[in-house]
Amino acid sequence: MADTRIADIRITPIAFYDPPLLNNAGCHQPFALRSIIEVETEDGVIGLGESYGNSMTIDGVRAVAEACRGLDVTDLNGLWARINATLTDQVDGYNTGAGRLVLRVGGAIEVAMWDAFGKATGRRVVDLLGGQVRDAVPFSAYLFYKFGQHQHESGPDVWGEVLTPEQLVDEARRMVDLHGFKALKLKAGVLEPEAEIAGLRALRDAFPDAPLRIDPNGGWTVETTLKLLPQLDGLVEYLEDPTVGLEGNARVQAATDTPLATNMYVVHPSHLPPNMAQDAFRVILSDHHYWGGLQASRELARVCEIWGLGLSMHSNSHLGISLAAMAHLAAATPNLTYDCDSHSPWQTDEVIEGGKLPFRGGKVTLPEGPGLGVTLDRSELARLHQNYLDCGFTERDDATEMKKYQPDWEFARPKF
Ligand SMILES: O=C([O-])C(=O)C[C@H](O)[C@@H](O)C(=O)[O-]
Ligand SMILES: [Mg+2]
Repeated sequence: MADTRIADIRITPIAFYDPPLLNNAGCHQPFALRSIIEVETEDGVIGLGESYGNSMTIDGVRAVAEACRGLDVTDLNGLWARINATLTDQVDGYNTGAGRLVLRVGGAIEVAMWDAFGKATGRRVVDLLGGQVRDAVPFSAYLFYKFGQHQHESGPDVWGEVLTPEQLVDEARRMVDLHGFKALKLKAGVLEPEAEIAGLRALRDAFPDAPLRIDPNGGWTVETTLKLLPQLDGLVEYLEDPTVGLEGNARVQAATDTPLATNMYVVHPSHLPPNMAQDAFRVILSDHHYWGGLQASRELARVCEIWGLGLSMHSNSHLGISLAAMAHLAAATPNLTYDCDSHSPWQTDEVIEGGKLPFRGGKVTLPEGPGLGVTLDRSELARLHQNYLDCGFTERDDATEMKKYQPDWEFARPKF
């Protein structure tokens, strides 16, 4: 029988090229930070995970790695016991200010444990998670306003500047032509709300049948959102995090039949009961990277099913190990009610062999082979790790990046 006890856990920080995408927090830096996790068994099988590249996550995984030595890769209860004994449940403030370090660190290692077990036993992760319920996983086109180029670049990237409705439609057209996406998500909270609604309307005219979504990342006040509702009702399939907090969003949800969705204010099991009590969000955008991995995300899906909540998937900038994990999880989740988000089309670098997993007709087919079905391209890992060492920063900071373009720009949430 295979010896699936953990012999070693390694984490390698990486940085990959990212275009100047805009959001309520500012502008994406020229590199997105990420980390690659390897869980090696006593038999030398290596399971892969991918997670955040901020220092708290990297330090957290390193801190628990030693404690997990000797644990069987199937022993998820043992993993959580060891992590809880090693880390305090700190709020790390990364991205949404609500992520809990324990769940991030556990999630990062847990995915690699599933992959290692699958590779050691010849089983796919989707089968270990309960079985495949869909042939391929549907994703949405993730549309961003953006600058044409980073400050140090001599010319625009292939997407060019996107700040007007016409440019937004061109971006969407290119995304759809390249990848076949059906649903279109607009990252908002960047321009004046009326300008963003004009962008949505232009998308509706250009893509009459596409399900639309808009995500201001809490960038609108309750009052602004209430005023915009008559324009949004019937236009979007859901309204994502329009304003700040459970209470504010509950006031909006009370005024509309359009479901509100979140990846910002229900990001931990403890947020679910108050969300139900206040009827703030009716769609949860799950994310195994901060919910504590694949098993926890399956449990979250079950909770959503029991309580009649819709379910989809959130994404940060990521590479192929994360996309494979997202696809296995979604393929094993019966009640996925909306197409998932993915930043993958914005990324030109890759860390898995064979290049990026393709979207066909907007869907990802699970890669063949045991575990997650992906293997690490070690020369790319080395190159992207060197990027991390050379890029000059170790934390994501969209606000500072934005100020390079607009020195008087200030972060505010809500802003409009
Ligand atoms: O709210 C969301 O969907 C996200 O947080 C996704 C990403 O973080 C996105 O906003 C970004 O990277 O600019
Ligand atoms: Mg969101």
